[in-house]
Amino acid sequence: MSTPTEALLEALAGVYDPELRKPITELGMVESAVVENGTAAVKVLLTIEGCPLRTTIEQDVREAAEAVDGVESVQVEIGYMNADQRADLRKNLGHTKKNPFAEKNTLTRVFAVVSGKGGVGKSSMTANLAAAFASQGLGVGIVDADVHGFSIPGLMGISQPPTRMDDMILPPVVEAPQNPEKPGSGTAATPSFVKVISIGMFVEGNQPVAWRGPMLHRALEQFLTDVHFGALDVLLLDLPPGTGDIALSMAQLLPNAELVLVSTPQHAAVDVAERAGTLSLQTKQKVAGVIENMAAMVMPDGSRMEVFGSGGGEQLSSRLTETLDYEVPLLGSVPLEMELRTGGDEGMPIVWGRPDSAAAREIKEIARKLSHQQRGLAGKSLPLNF
Ligand SMILES: Nc1ncnc2c1ncn2[C@@H]1O[C@H](COP(=O)(O)OP(=O)(O)OP(=O)(O)O)[C@@H](O)[C@H]1O
Repeated sequence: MSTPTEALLEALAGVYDPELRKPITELGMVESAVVENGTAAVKVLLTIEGCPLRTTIEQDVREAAEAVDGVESVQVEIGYMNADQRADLRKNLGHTKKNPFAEKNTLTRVFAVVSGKGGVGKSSMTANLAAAFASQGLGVGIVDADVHGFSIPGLMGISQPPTRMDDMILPPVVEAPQNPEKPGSGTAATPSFVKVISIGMFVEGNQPVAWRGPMLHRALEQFLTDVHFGALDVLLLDLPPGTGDIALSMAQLLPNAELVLVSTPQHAAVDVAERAGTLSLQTKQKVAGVIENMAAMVMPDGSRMEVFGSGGGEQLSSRLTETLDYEVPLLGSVPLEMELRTGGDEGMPIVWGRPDSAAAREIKEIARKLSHQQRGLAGKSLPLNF
């Protein structure tokens, strides 16, 4: 039989740091924990002063200690790690300041969500695909590098800033809601999360970002090296529309990334989207498929209104299949739905907020197809020096 102090330590091993998603006992965050005369005294070391998660961690520790047999009262003292302890933690996490997603053997699937034109729903698709992957029980990251239209934090309902720990940045995390089909998902110990880093988190207020190519390249590089995402199953990138500098930087920094093209059904939009897709010939990346967004809206009487026309997705898929000389599938056609927009405005992706809506079902199916697809051309080095 374990002593009350041993039982307390066991209970604390079930308390997870919400950002690092590991037990606080493994992270060196429990400086001391003892039970004496029915009182549990725990000293917790937070990574940095002013840690935004202080209240959550303190409460989780208190609840865990209170549940231990023989504990009548709990005292939680909060302290902060010193530089050496933080350096140990970074080592323990394996944070190396190397871009882990460019490694040949990376287990993370990287999808860059791209579009030819702006406003076609690229960011909405990124946020909802992330939500759909997380609900499959996966650990998901999003890098929002859409400099002019960074909108992912808002779409995911994230308002807290990233935590800076010396030269390591910890991205804010959202948990997928409990999935009745996957018991245990959405809890601290399982994946089912989305971690987000966005250019918008590094600019004051609503300032425009007027950066030239080299600065954008540096920013994307820093997101991939300084941000500690931990183990991810999927990384999604939201890039600015078009074929500009950042698309080339992305190809250089993430040669494994597969492109997911978003277009409306409008035939005029297809030409522009096709150009974004054929850039992959130069960058030697694979186009994983096409998402047609803003397809026919279903009216209350059941009739369909094709606000942006129809057939663009099929056309784009067949043109790219021909040009690229491999099958570029139409992954799905997501209808125009008011709730997709309102969900985005409220910071609740429709896949989580209205999982049974037609748009959410289609996006979940697209995520399922992507996760079952074979990886493409992983690790091919680029012939170009951008
Ligand atoms: N299927 C849909 N049904 C209804 N509204 C949608 C749909 N897809 C996107 N929207 C809305 O269209 C607008 C543009 O979407 P979004 O910001 O995702 O586009 P984008 O392609 O990322 O734009 P940007 O070029 O600024 O990056 C948003 O208001 C979004 O809520």
